[in-house]
Amino acid sequence: MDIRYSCNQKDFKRYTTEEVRKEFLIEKLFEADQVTAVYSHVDRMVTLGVMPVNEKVSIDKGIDIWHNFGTEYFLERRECGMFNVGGAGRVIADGKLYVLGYKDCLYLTRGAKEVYFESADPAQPAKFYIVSAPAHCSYENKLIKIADAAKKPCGDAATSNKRVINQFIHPSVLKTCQLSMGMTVLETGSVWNTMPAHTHERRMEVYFYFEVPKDNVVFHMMGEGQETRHIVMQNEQAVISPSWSIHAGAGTSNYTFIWAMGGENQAFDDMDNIPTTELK
Ligand SMILES: O=C(O)C(=O)C[C@H](O)C(=O)CO
Ligand SMILES: [Zn+2]
Repeated sequence: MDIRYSCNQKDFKRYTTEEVRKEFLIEKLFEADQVTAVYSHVDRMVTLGVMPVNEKVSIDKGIDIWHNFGTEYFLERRECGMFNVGGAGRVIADGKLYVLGYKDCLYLTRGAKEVYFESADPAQPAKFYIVSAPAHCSYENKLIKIADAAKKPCGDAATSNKRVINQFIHPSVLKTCQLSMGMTVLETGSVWNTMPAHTHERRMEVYFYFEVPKDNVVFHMMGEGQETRHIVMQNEQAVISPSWSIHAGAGTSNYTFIWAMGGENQAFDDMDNIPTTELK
């Protein structure tokens, strides 16, 4: 498993492009019949990608659970949320089957012991993008469709940031220990997300960009508001944002992204906004 210990905001100022990418960018999440996992010591969030093709893939495939987590199974003291960003797929959690179409979301609570992933058609494999956080009690597993998500339309075509924030794993939809997750969809012609930029000292966040059309990229901004850097991101890549870092981006086209947060609180609007003209 790829373990990221993470740097602080002072050291970050001196990082080269390569160091910034190595520390925060998750370049490849989906490999046939494998589980890709990145453990960040920022709030101990784990970001995973699973693309079952010919096999029924277990959530712990290739991960030494005892060595890395000190538990018998992955979700013994963790919860997770996942989105299917590929072809039709299935998740079997302790014998219960969940069918996930494109952009469907599943929350699995602490204690789900045996978790497997399958694709309906190997020619169009499912791609499960998963984020997991430590959890100390159990709630209910839940399949959440986009129609069930709380919708927050925002932005404007005139400022190239018209988009809908869909809150899937959110206190208004279901209870979790600390995890919240959602999907922000930008309209055609809109390219900016999360501007004015913000931080939230109380939570970290991971962004996963997808639906980035071929030959396009997203310039993801990070760092303290007074000293920003960017990471050029391709389709289906994720980026870790510590609490001290802004997380905003502009694409060379519109795109969609999944955000996941964990930390002290779940108050979505608890953001420290930075006036755009004060960014450096
Ligand atoms: O486009 C946006 O704005 C977002 O999606 C913001 C994220 O959800 C976020 O950063 C929440 O803290
Ligand atoms: Zn945020």
